[in-house]
Order: sequence, then structure tokens, then C-alpha cells
Amino acid sequence: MPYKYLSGFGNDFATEALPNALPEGQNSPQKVAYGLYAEQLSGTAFTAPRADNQRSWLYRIRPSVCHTPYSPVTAASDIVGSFGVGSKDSHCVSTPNQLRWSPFEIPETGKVDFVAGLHTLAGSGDPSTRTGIAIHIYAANASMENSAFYNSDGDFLIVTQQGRLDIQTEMGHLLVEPNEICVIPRGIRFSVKLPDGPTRGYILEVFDRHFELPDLGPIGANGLAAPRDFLYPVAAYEDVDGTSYKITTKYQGRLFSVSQGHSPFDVVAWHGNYAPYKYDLRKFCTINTVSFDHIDPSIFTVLTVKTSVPGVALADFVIFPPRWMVAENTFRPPYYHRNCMSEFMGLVSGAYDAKAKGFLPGGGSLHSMMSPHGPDRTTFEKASVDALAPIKLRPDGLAFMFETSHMLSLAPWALDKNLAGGRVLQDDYYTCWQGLEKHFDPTKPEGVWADKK
Ligand SMILES: O=C(O)Cc1cc(O)ccc1O
Ligand SMILES: [Fe+2]
Repeated sequence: MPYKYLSGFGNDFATEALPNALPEGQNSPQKVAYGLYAEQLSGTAFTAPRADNQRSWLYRIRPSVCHTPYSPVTAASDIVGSFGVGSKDSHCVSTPNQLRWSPFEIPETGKVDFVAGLHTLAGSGDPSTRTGIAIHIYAANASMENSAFYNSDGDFLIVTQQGRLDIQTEMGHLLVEPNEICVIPRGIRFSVKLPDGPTRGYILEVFDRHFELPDLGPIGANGLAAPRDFLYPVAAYEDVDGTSYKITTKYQGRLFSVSQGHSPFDVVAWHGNYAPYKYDLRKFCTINTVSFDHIDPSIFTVLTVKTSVPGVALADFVIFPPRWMVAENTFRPPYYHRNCMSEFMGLVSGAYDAKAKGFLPGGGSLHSMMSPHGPDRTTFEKASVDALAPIKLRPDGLAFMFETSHMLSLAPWALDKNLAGGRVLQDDYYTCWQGLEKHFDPTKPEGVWADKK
């Protein structure tokens, strides 16, 4: 499969797999070229201001509506849709505890595809009122066959951790490898193949608005993620009839499916600004202190979803990429911290500056609103005496954070102590801070660390 992309975050694209399949100068001609149907896919209200308005026009072999009625999927699922604690459906739990998970298991037996391999960890709000977010992981070992998925509840930002995802979408193909992310907006049908076999990763789902590049303020016109590095698929279609396709949607947190006798990937041409995209995190132009002190992690924001309050994100996607550390006279790891936001972290590879052990690739941690957290004892002690030479921090490491202004509720699966025979949820996480010693000595204004170098 040749993967071809169009570039530029939020551009208005036009792409066709057959010459002149796109109508000239209008969206809905009486007769569309090649006998195609025209269909609009709206990603914002019709009346959203022009700067926010997102929609695409799809020219396809059949309109999407040619399918059997939706019926609930009866197979057991670890997906949660509504996070109001106490709501009859939700079974979610609120806990301010600092939580950490060892690498989430990838199933070794049976065939588990991307949809069956979705597990919700935490979330807030409810898609029915377009408030909130959800955090899921996926752990799968099989490609989706003759099936597609779309999310009615919101947009998915997918962080691949192990294995590439070969994603066929209505707009074309995306090949996404670890160190890359992709965003599949609400409603867009996609099917995931696993060219490398077993796979794992993380998903940030937002129930309202869409991901945007952060404003750069005094940074200026350049830096962080560059718009031109966001890649969108070119139109690619298949004309397959007579095979039964199952299309599953997550709708208010529940799965429903329809069937149809033709491929849903029959879009010959499309134009517009509502489409899936991918981004290589290695292209992120990292900015940080060249003098002193630890800069807040918002400096590493790749994408953000705004709320109506200026500067307050519904969710930020933040990375901790390889970078030079040069800060002088500075405690360089993350500071001890209590936050009015909730912080979920994952690790794609390597290790993370605040934790000497226990936070592993494919695992995760959650530090909830106002729950204290920071470096473990080993990290604190080492960083308190380390020589402050310039160092290249973890050239192969990539950690990330989903940070949200909402309080999260925990899905039952996330707190299941028996996951993988009790090897996932770390009961003893809190102990990494228990040994932090008292160093206070009122007779030593210069502190105690000078003696310990
Ligand atoms: O590890 C964390 O908790 C994330 C984090 C990183 C950082 O560099 C500063 C603050 C912060 O919350
Ligand atoms: Fe933090």
C-alpha cells in the first residue's frame, strides 16, 4: 500500500483517486462524476464561526446510509461511556489516590482486534451533553477484517506504543508507528490492521470540540509542532460488493453495529477540512529553559482542546521528548506538585525523568486533581547532588501526558486488582514517596546537600 499524504494542520484539502471526480465550483451537482453520491460529513455545527467550522464533502460509490438497522453489540466490553459516579450505568469509582499501572497486557490467546481491545481507564462527563473526556488503552493482536469502527461520541487521539497501525479510513490510508500519533475525528469510519502483530497504545477521547495547535504567545510564530508536519490521507477507495461488512460505533459509550454488503471505504474523492491526520512526535521543536528553573510542562503541548475559559484546556496532549538539559543551579526533574488539573501519563519508550523505576513503557499513571506527586525518592536524591553538566536527556525516551481540567472517575477495569493476575495495578505505588527523608536542619542555612556530593 503506497502511503501518500497531504500536509498542513487544518487545511482545506481536495483529493481525488480518479481524475475530475471532485465537482468543480460546487458541492452537490445534479449528476456527480462517475455516478458517485455526494455526502457531507459535519464536524462542527453548520453555524460554527468560520474559523472553527469543520466539514468535508465525500464523493462515494454509495451513501453511508445504505446499511441495516443498528443493534446493540452483546459481547462484553470494557468501554465506559458515562462517568457520573453513582449513575446506574457507570459503575465508575472516584478516588484521589495516586495510581500507577504496569504495562497493560496484550492478549496472547484468541483474536482480539482494535475494537475488542479497547479498555476504558478513566473519564469525566458524558458524551450525550458533549462534556468531558475519556482515557482508554488498546491492546490487540488481530487485524480488523471486513469491519470498520466509528466513534459517535467524540474524537480519538491515538498514541501508538507498540506496533504500527495500518489504518484505512474513509478519507484514505494512514500508517502510524510508535513515536507518531493520529487523530480520528468523530464519525469517520476506520479499520485497523496490525502489520507488526500484537499492539498497544493509549487513546485520549474528547467529547466536545476538536484538537487545535496551541497558541505560541511570546514563543513567536514558530516552534513546538509545526502545522506542515501534520499529514492527512489522500483519497483511496475500494469497490467491493457482495462481502458482508460490520460497522460498529461507540454511541453514548455503548457499542452498536450495522451490516452492509459493500465496503464502507468507497470514497473516490473528498474535499474539506474535517479529516483524520497523523503527526510524527520526533518533529516536535522542543523549547525549554536555557538558564535556570524547571519550566511548566505546558511548554511541551502538542495539541490542545480548549474550553470556553481562556487558557484552560479541556485536554492537552503534552510530550516529554528527548532534549538537552542545561539548567544551572536547578533541581532538574519535575518539581513536587499539586495541580488543579488531572494528569494521566503514559510511556512510549525509555524512562521518565521523575521516576527511577516502576513507570514502564506501555504502563500508565494518574495523578488526580490536587493529589500530590513528584519525583520518587531515588530520583530526588540523585538530582539533588548530580553535577549540572549539559546532558542529552534520554535520547530514546518518550513520555506523554493527557492533562485535563476535569476531575476523572475511574472505570472498573482500571481498578481491577486481578488484571493479568494482579500484575497491572500497582498497589504499592505510594511507597515510592514514603522514604523521602527529612533534611531540614535549622543550623545549616546552606542546606545538607553540600556535604553529600
Ligand atoms: O510528572 C508529572 O507530574 C508531570 C509534570 C512534569 C513537569 O515537568 C512538571 C510538572 C508536572 O506535573
Ligand atoms: Fe504533575
